Amino acid sequence: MALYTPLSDAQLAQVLSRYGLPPPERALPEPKGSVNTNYHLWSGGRRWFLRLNEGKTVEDVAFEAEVLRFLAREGFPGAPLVLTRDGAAQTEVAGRPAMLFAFAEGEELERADVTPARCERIGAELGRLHALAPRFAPARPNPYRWARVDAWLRELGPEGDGDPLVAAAMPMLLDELAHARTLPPGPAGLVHGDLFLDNVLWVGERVSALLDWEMSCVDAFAYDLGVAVNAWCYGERHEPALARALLAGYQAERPLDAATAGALYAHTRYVALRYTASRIHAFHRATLSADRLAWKDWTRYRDRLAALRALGEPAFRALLGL
Ligand SMILES: Nc1ncnc2c1ncn2[C@@H]1O[C@H](COP(=O)(O)OP(=O)(O)OP(=O)(O)O)[C@@H](O)[C@H]1O
Ligand SMILES: N[C@@H](CCO)C(=O)O
Repeated sequence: MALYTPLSDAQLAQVLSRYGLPPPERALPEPKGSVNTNYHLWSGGRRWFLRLNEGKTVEDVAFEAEVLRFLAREGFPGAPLVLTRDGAAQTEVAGRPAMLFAFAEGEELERADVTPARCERIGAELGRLHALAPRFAPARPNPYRWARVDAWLRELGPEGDGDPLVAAAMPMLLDELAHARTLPPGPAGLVHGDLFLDNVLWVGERVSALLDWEMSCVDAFAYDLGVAVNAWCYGERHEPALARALLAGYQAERPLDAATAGALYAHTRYVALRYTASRIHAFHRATLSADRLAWKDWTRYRDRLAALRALGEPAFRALLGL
């Protein structure tokens, strides 16, 4: 688990009091996740989810809160943010900007349970989000653009920080970085930015909640689609049946414009590079011991990147039925 900031019973009770809630009957650090410190709390007969945002500014968290308020107004199933008794979206806990969420019902899918029908649902949620985006005014550029990836790779160096597996991947990553400096343009707006399996809860075939909007920002819709295609449509390779279903679900909610379709291959490649780099960087720069951190396997994204490079754009478009 990522438990960067352990909290005492007294600290937990103090946080909950700001929400008008009694001290927790039970508190459990969340066993998954790698970025933040998260607690499941039981208080006042209900279950809650407390997130201490690690390494983020008050402004970063304020943007996420704007996104969540917007989604709630639009009836979109985002994470159920709770406000303090004073109406604030965030509160400081142990020096971190913290947020409280109502516990959302539903289960994450295992990879083996990803079907075309479920990919179609995910595509539809993404299409709906992008169709709503023109009504969302606040702006935040994507913090995970080229310069960030460049900085991560520079920090690791050509020797991959002394890790032979990383060093072996580095020529491909640097070559990809050089190609990704300018991505094809396309319509942009509010994107989730991290739509992985572990950020979606399901009740049967229904999506009950899309969680973890901390990477949401304003970027090309092709970026968000690229995240989803890599996350949901790849088993041992990019699967045409899953990718086509995802695109069909998307198009049922928002027509896929020619510019987004034209930008999708480059963005999907960029996304594979970005997550390979972020996962390596997180692993090599971790400040926590292994028993307090959930590692994410960076080689899974290296493999996606290599597969996309080998495919080329025409075969990728054919795979998606574009
Ligand atoms: N409101 C909620 N209700 C129920 N479960 C939640 C809620 N918010 C988060 N979770 C669960 O907690 C897990 C970890 O949360 P989150 O994704 O925010 O952590 P993280 O540290 O940002 O990790 P990562 O981004 O690496 O997945 C999620 O995968 C989800 O299963
Ligand atoms: N979704 C990211 C973690 C940050 O949310 C990953 O799987 O690498």
